[in-house]
Amino acid sequence: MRRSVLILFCLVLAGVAEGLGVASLLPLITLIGEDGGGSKGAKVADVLSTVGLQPTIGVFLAILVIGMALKATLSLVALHQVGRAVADVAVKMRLQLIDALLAARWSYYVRQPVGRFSNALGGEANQAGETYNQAAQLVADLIQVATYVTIVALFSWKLALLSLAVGLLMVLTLNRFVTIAKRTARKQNRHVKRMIGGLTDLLVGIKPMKAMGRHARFQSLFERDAETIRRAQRKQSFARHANKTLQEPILAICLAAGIYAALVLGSAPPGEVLVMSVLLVRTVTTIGKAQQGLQALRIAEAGFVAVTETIELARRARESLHPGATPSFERAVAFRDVSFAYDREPVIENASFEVPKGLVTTITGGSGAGKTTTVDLLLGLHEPTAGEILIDGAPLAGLDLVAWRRMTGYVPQELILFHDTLLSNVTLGQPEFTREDVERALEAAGAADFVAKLPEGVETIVGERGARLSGGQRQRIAIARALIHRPQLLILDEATTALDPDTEANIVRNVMDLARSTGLTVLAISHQPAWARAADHVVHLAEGRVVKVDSHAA
Ligand SMILES: Nc1ncnc2c1ncn2[C@@H]1O[C@H](COP(=O)(O)OP(=O)(O)OP(=O)(O)O)[C@@H](O)[C@H]1O
Repeated sequence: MRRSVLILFCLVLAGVAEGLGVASLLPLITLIGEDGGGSKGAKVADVLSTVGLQPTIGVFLAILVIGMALKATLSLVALHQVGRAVADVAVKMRLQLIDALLAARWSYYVRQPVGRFSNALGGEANQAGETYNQAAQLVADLIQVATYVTIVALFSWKLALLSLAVGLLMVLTLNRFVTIAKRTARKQNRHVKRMIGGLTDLLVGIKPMKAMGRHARFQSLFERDAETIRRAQRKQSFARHANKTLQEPILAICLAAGIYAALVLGSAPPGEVLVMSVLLVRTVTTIGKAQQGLQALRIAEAGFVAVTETIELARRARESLHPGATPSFERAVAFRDVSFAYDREPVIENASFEVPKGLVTTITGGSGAGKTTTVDLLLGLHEPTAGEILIDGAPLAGLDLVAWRRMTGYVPQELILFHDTLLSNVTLGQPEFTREDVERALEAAGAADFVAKLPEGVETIVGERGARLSGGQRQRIAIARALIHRPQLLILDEATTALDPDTEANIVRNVMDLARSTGLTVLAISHQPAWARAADHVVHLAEGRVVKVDSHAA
C-alpha cells in the first residue's frame, strides 16, 4: 500500500515536471504561429514572470530540459518500485495459493485436476504480477493525458475540449479491440489450464497408456485445445495491433477535418492552426497510448483473475482445524454408530467397532465396502454425518485434530514417493530427524537390508514416484516414513495388497514383530487374508456396515 502511494506520488510529480517542461515550449511554438498564437503563448510567459523568471528563450529551454530530466528521474524511481511490486505481487499470490492449497480439506484435492495448480503457480502468477505493472503504466498514461489536457487548456480551452472529444471518439471506436483482447486472453488462459491439467493427469498415468499403445489418441485431445489457444492468440494479437494502428487514421481524419474547417471554412491564421494541430495530435496520441495501456492491462488481468479465483476456491475449501483438547491414546479408538455419505447415498452406516491400544486390528471387506472411508473418518479427513469417533472416550470432533494426526503413521493404498533421495522420502524433508532416526525407521520397516545394498544407501535417488525401486521396496520406505516420528497408531491402508504373497507375508511379520515389541497399535485395512490371519481383531465391513467382529486376542 505504502509503495503504491509512493509510486502514485512519483508519477504525479513526473507528470507535473513534464507539464512544466512542455508548457515552457508553448511561448516558443507560438512564435511559429506569429499571427495570434503569440498572445496565448504569452500567458505562459506571464505565469513565469509572476514566479520571478525572465521569459527568455534560454529560460524556456532550461525549464524544458530540467522538467524532462526531473520527469525521467521520477519515472525511473516509480518504475523501479513498480518492478519490485510486480515481483512481490507474483510471489505473494504464489504463497497465498500454496497456503490455501495446503490448508484445504482432503475432499477438495480429490475434485481438482492438479495441473490447474501448476499453471496458477507458474504462468498465471507471473501474469498477475504483470497486471500491477500494466495498472501502474495506465496510471502514468492517464496522468500524462491530464498534463497535456491542462497545458492545452492553458493555450485554449476550446482546443482542450476538442482534443478530449477526438480522444473519446477514438477510444469508443476502438474499445471493441480492448474487449476482444480481454476475452481472448481469458479464453487462452482457460484452455492452457485445461491442457496442463490434462497433460499432468496423463503423465501421472502414462505407463499403461504406453504399454497398451494408446497414448497417441490423447494427442488429438490436446490438439483441440492447442487449436483454440492458437485462434485466441491470433485474435488477441490482431486486436492489439488494430488498436494501435487504427488510432493514427482516426486521428488523421479528425485532424484533416479540423484543419479544413479552420483554414478553408473558418479562414483561421495558418500559424495558429499549425500550433493547435501540434497540440491536438500530442494530446490525442497520449489518450491513444492510455487506451493501449488499458488493453495490455485487460490481457494481463486474465492471469490475475484466474489465480485469484483458484486461491478463493481453495480458501473456501479450508479445513476447519479448530483448537481442541490434546488427545490421549491409552485405551482405544472407537467408532460409535458412525454414518457417512459423500453425496446422498450412505457409504458408512451405523458402524460401531474398537481399535484397542497395543493390538493389531484389521478392517476387511470387499471392494467398495467403505474401508478407506473408515480410515479417512478416523483421521478426521471427513466428518461423520452421524455418530461419533472417540479417542479414549473423547469425541474426535472436540480434539486437536493436527495433534491427533501427528500421533498416527499412515501408509496409503496408492503411495507416492518423491523424486528425491531415499533419506528425504523417509524424513519428508523435516530437518529434526537425524540419520539415526532414519536408520531406526528403516530397520523397523524391514527396509534396512535392501537399503544397505544400494551403492548410495539412503542417498539413492528413488526416481519419479519411486520408479527405481520395486513395489515391495517402495512400500517399506513408505512404512519407514510412517514410523520415523514414533507414532502411537500405525494405519496401513491396503499397503501390501499389490505385493506378492511372500513379500506381503514378510511385511506383515515385520509389522507384527514391531507391534509386539514396542506396543505400537496397528490398524491394517486389507481384503487379503494375510492381515486378517495375523490380527488380534478383525472388523468385517460389507456395504458400509460392520457385519462381524472377530477377536483372536489372547
Ligand atoms: N471422494 C469420493 N466421492 C464420492 N464417492 C466416493 C469417494 N471415495 C469413495 N467413494 C465411494 O465410497 C464407497 C466406499 O469407498 P472406499 O474407498 O471407502 O471403499 P474400500 O472398501 O476402501 O474399497 P477398495 O477395497 O476397493 O479400495 C465406494 O462406493 C466409492 O465409490
